[in-house]
Amino acid sequence: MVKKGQFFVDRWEPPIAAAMNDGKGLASSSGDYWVEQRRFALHTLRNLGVSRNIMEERIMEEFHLRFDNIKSDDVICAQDTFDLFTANVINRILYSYGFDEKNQERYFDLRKRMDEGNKNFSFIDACIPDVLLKIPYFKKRSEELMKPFNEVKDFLREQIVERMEAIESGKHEVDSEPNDFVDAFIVEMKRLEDNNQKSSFDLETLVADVLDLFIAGQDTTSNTLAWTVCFLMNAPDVIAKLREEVRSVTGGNRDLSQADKPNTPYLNAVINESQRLANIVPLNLFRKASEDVEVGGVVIRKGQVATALIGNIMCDEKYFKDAARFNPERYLLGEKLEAQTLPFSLGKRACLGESLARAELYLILGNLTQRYTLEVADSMPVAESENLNAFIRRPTPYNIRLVEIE
Ligand code: HEM
Repeated sequence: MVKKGQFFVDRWEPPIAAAMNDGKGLASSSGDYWVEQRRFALHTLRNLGVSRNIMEERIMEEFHLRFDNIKSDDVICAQDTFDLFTANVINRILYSYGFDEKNQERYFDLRKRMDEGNKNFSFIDACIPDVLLKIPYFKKRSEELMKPFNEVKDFLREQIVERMEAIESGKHEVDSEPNDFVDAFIVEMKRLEDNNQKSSFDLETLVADVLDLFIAGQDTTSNTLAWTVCFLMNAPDVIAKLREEVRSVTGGNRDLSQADKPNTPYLNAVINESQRLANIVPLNLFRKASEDVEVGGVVIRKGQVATALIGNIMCDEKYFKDAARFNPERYLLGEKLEAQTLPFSLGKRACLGESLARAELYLILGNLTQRYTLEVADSMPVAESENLNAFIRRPTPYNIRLVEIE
């Protein structure tokens, strides 16, 4: 499939989810519409600082906000902490604000319902064909499953409409270099309209793009962080080695920065191994063949659905001996296992947020372990997924205490 990637650029969405974005946005769309939106999103994320120091500053600002005031006897829900962290990083990119004491409750309420949705949405639901969705039982199930995501969409739309009205009335000024994704999109939409240019830029597309970035930009990274901390707590020798490496690079008196990456091979190995074992999107997202194409002796007809199972690739015993074991050292043996470690998938359709996610994982995990010991709060976290059938693997919730190292 990789060698014939040009025939698998179009997206297929399970009918149950298709109505939500109606083929719009970044993750559900295909064809010229998708090319235009993906190019715009990548360009805008770059302008807003992703892949540059500006994003590192924002991530570290959020890190300090989240962790500086934690006391050693505070019991913290790991998943909630990482959820709020990643939500704030992406929300600042989209709307220029983060969730704080004033609006945190609204966020956690939405989060809880999205988690329920993710937990209940299984591979079987993805296989329900269009015709069955008209039958009352499946219709009801589909409405229940999609309800939390539609609520999130309404929440995001409300803020977009408010922003448009504020721009219209002069209450909100857009800088020549927009400060967030929503402003950048509105500026581009207006420019194209003024030039009478036909394009994919409209309100529904903006809402769908923001929904994709808001959802894809959170769970994925926060689940990976929660899995990694869970693996680390079960492997104290790995934490000790990791901390020693990070402290030797920073001298223990400054934050770790992405510029340090070439000097932290062990941390890089821990992240690779955690992403491999966490395997958070095992089925990948689905693609659709644009022509009849033969893969491994099987002909996939035009329009048929295909996916490269990331989960299988990352636990192939041919490359990863004793694949179920957390063993970062395997990446340090010169076997170039990074090439088989594909949490973000591959090709033109690969994850759009890879740079941002990599920056968050590196900075949080490096700085967290350099500064704190990770202590068991009630019981040792168990490295098991909350729901074996879910599309996104989320670890069973656990609490920790973070004790600052003097
Ligand atoms: C550890 C974190 C993450 C992982 C493991 C991950 C993984 C993935 C995977 C496997 C896909 C499907 C690619 C394919 O179809 O081949 C994907 C798509 C996508 N991801 Fe991520 N992702 C992560 C973080 C993020 C972040 C932070 C963002 C937002 C900034 C993001 C935005 C997207 C979008 C918009 C798509 C759809 C791209 C398209 O269809 O063109 N992801 N991601």
